[in-house]
Amino acid sequence: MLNKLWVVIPAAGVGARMQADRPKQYLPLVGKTVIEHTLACFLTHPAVAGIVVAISEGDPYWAELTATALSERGNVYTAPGGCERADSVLNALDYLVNTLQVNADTGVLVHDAARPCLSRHDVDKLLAEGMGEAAGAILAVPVRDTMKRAQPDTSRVAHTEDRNGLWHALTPQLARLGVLREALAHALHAGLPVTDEASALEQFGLHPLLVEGDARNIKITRPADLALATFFLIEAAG
Ligand SMILES: Nc1ccn([C@@H]2O[C@H](COP(=O)(O)OP(=O)(O)OP(=O)(O)O)[C@@H](O)[C@H]2O)c(=O)n1
Ligand SMILES: C[C@](O)(CO)[C@H](O)COP(=O)(O)O
Repeated sequence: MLNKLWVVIPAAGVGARMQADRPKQYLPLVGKTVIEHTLACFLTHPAVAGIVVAISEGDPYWAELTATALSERGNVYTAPGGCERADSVLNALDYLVNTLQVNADTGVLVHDAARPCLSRHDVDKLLAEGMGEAAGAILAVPVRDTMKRAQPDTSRVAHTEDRNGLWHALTPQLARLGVLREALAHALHAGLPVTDEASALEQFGLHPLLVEGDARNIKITRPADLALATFFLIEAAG
């Protein structure tokens, strides 16, 4: 598995904003669960050596997937989820280093379990443009709406933000295992805000490459997103 990369899937969230009867990554979506669509993008990718999925302690749903959709692949592992997404990702990186003894120079893709509409094309585009980037690379889409800054603690406009150069960060986010693990550990230890891998790398003084991706690569966050993801997946299936 020389030069192949590893995938980390943070899947330990509770999905509070979804207001569903189970964590959103396990909700049904076009014939299977959200996370199974997400994993499918990587399970057969020739550049992927394996996948580590961070799941919450006592997750009752993962075992059902292992029994069905994933049993044919031996290179899918689980690591313990953490309090925040960044903690879950760092736990998975620790598992790669300490348990699987993956080399620090190995490329790692971190992708939200809640983003099931990722295309193979976008994965390949990120790898083609980002694999040589020491600072890492992320899929992103330019902001296309006018962006307003609210007055503090109000719902009133303070001013309009300059949207030139503003991007929505998506996932996957690509980095070298050792660099990302060190950057995340440093940011979390320092109590710095880390909502994606790039923000940890930025706080480490790095400037990851922005790779324009498809806006269909939405993160399922609120109930309306499920219908949109359904449309995108059916559209992608032709
Ligand atoms: N402690 C956490 C929190 C989130 N995630 C994962 O990170 C991804 C993006 O996070 P988000 O959309 O915020 O998911 P939730 O935290 O589950 O959503 P909510 O904030 O609505 O509870 C999801 O795949 C989620 O499962 C995780 O692995 N560990
Ligand atoms: C990682 C991410 O999906 C990039 O946009 C986003 O930061 C996740 O944020 P969340 O609050 O954990 O959903």
